[in-house]
Amino acid sequence: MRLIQNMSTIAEYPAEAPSNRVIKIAVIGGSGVGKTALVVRFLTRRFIGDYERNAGNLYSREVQIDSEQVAIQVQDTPGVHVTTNGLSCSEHVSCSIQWADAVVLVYSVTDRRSFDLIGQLHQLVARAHGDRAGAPPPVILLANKADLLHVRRVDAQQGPLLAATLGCCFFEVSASEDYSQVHGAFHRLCRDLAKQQPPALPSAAEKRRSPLIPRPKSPNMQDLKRRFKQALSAKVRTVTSV
Ligand SMILES: Nc1nc2c(ncn2[C@@H]2O[C@H](COP(=O)(O)OP(=O)(O)OP(=O)(O)O)[C@@H](O)[C@H]2O)c(=O)[nH]1
Repeated sequence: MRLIQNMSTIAEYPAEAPSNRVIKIAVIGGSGVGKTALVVRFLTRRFIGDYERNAGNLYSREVQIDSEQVAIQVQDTPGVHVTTNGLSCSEHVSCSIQWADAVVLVYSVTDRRSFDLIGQLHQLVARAHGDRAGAPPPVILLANKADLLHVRRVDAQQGPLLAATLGCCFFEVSASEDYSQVHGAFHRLCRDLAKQQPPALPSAAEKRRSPLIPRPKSPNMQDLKRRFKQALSAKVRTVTSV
């Protein structure tokens, strides 16, 4: 597996054939709730403590979901906060929602305002989705920084209650302490999406290349010559015996 990393992109590609299916996920939430930390943790397994303020980076990677190779693209969005004119960055976030197949809403258990923001962000998802056709994108709610118990500002019961009201799945996680929780949440979303979207049919060119449909073997010239000689000598024998 190779890893490419630059200012804005992390991409991991296994050696196998590239996938047909692409799953696009937008991660949205308040400022500093750990959106980038979560995305990087999911994609690389690593927790990296400090990031530049995020201006909206796109990450991609190929993962195995139920024995199928799937390309995942994750749009990390700038942190949203409430201003006198409504939500900051709402246009950027709405574009990301419209682009995405699924949305991850994030708040931090240490930041009450980030929790209070979730209802408005969910409305943004509903509005952004109203502008495009098809079923609404699946949404999951992540409560991050579960390791910071001593500075918790959102009760553990409030997350599941809110998720139930919004009609989405809920996961309390710690990007810094527990990779498996983060992986489980994203993986569940990818799995649900993969079930919704049937795999793309192979193109005509791919079908031609496919090793599953063996090409008829071209006749072996040596073999043909041998058989021709055999036939000829048999004929000669018949003629001489007459
Ligand atoms: N203790 C703890 N710290 C975390 C966790 N997740 C993120 N952080 C820290 O929280 C801070 C903000 O994390 P980011 O991932 O940059 O948050 P963000 O939501 O992308 O921030 P913006 O780009 O400003 O919106 C960083 O110092 C992280 O190290 C966590 O699960 N536990």
